[in-house]
Amino acid sequence: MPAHAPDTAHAPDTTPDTAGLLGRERAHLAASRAALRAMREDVEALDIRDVTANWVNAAVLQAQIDDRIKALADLAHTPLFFGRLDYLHAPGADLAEGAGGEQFYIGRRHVHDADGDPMVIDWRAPVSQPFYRASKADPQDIALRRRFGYTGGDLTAYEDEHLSDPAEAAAVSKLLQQEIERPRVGPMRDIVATIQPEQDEIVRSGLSGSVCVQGGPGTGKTAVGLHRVAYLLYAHRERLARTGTLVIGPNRSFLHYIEQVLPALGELEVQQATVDDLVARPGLEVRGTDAAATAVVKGDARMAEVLRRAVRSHVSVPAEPLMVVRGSRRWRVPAYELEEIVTELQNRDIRYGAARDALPQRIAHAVLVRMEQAGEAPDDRVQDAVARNAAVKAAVKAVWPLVEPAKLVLRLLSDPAFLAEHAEGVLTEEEQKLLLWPKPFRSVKSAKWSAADLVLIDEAADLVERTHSLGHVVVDEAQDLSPMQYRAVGRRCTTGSATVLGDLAQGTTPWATRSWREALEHLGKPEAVLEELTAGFRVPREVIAYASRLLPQISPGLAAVSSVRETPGSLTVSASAPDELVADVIGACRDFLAYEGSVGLIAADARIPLLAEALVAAGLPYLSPGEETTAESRLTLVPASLAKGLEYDYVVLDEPAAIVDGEPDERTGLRRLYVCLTRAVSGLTTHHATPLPAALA
Ligand SMILES: Nc1ncnc2c1ncn2[C@@H]1O[C@H](COP(=O)(O)OP(=O)(O)OP(=O)(O)O)[C@@H](O)[C@H]1O
Repeated sequence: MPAHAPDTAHAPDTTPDTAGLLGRERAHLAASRAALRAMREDVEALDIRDVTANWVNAAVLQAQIDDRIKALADLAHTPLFFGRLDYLHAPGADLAEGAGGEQFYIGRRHVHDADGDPMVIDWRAPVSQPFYRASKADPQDIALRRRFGYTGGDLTAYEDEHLSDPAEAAAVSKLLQQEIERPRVGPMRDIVATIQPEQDEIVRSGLSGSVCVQGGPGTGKTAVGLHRVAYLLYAHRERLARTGTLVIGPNRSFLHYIEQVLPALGELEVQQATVDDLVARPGLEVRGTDAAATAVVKGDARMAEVLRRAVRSHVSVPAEPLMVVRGSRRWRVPAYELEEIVTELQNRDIRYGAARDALPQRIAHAVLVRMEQAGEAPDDRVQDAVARNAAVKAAVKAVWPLVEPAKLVLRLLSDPAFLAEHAEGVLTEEEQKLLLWPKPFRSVKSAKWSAADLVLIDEAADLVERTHSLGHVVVDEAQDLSPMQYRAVGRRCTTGSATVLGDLAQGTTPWATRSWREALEHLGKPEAVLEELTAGFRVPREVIAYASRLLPQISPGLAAVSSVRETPGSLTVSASAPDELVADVIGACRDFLAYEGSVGLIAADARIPLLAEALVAAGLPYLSPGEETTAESRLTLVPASLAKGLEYDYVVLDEPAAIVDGEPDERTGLRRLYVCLTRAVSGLTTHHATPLPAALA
């Protein structure tokens, strides 16, 4: 595949007039930008005064117009198109020889000229698909696939593949290679220009199905998840605008790192949250923590059964008949009939709260039947009035009382007898002991709730009242979720679909996912398709090979990532004298700062204060994860616990053994180390004063 740039000596072998050709492509770029400007000006010139009846409509319409203007902005550093497809035939038309082909420029958004003819096609449109999927083996009616290279905002190079020409050999794209190797600063960027075929399959899979992606570090899971959202919003805009989409990430700094990818693709409406955000409740603060063993029980799916029983236990069998007085008459509903009504509602697959809401009408119906038998002709208004009758209300309150989810969980965690009653045969005595607070709290307000407690409250709340479901949910770094957290995510997409992204080898919670099939059961999407990504786009080959030595211990059976990045000399492992370790680490940071791109100093959480002090003393300003790196400020000090999902051009790894020791058990420690070892794009240097873990030594 020839790559052309006017300033290289590389002679183009397919196009004699390179400068002329580039000139023509630049002219198309200039014309497309002018067309985009005209589209924006058209929107800006819209006068809505005549078409809106009132100020509310006007405000809504104006907000839509403002969004549209924003979406039509021409961003200096995001080229309008990055590729071109020349079809042998017009798509969808007659494939007969001699039928005319068609040419499409592929970009981040659709641009058309004054006549409405397309200048640039959205990368998500069906005609763009061969840009990502066509190959020599399967040319998909493409004569030419051209990729464009940009320097700053200028079109400076192109690369051609003649997919239908048997004489041309398939080759790796240099522009792809350059894109993968470009120095990283700032937040995560989109990958629309270089999505790979196996990634594209996931990105474009339909809205109705859920997908689960297992992939090692740097295989593009996060990128794929975000592009899938963008694709779904394009393909099902109306439906998802109504139902909503959500991206779930492990923590704030991660969400901050990825938050600009979708807006850059023109998608401004996607919500982002952590699981803790999802289950947050007004008035309930997380002020407590659980010991690992307790958190494991609280996160176990069996807790759902305990909660279900506890909620249902509030319903009691009516012992007394009900007497309703209306005017001069009294109507009696016997206890056995009330019991039948209650049992029928209990057996129906509806929420506790919905059944409670239905109960007064059911009772009123029973009263009405009696009125009819007595020769009266009551109508709906009478039934409503009976349902609101004080005696009926009192009966409902006694038989089917309100359940306050937080109060229910408070009682389960404080009252051994209440817990034992509902956990019997579900949790062992030992497990029940782990759940009980050593010193019970008096009220919902004063309780020191943990993150896992709020998930329990969320489950209880859903038993009482159905949780609102979104159209699509992406959950990243899913391997760290507990079964109860999967359930919390799952109830937010009961009527929608999910994209689950993760890596079993990077699970660092005591309840980390062992099997995706099991996780998908908890999520309520057992039918989800399981996909695997194995090509690594971040970590250089030497570095991933080094980190993969840990795999047999941390995730036996999982294949190592095969890196597409050959960067010789990317790994250095150095022993330091104990009293020189910090100085060596600071020196390594300084060395890396001499290059372009970001530098991450990753260390065990416990060593962060020490290193922070040393960086200050050395006159090296640094950022915390979540703060945006810039050309001026490129060094980030990263606690090992926050490294997941992030990447830096160069990584200095401080004392690997301390990272392992920072976790409650060795396997989790080694998994944490695996995460930290796989954050580097161009180079990794580790310094250690204590011996390395055996697998790395
Ligand atoms: N097709 C691609 N073209 C260019 N860059 C890519 C491509 N796929 C992934 N990348 C880049 O590789 C890096 C790693 O991607 P990403 O963070 O999505 O991986 P991940 O699988 O989520 O990793 P981790 O498991 O470490 O969280 C990112 O910089 C991303 O932009």
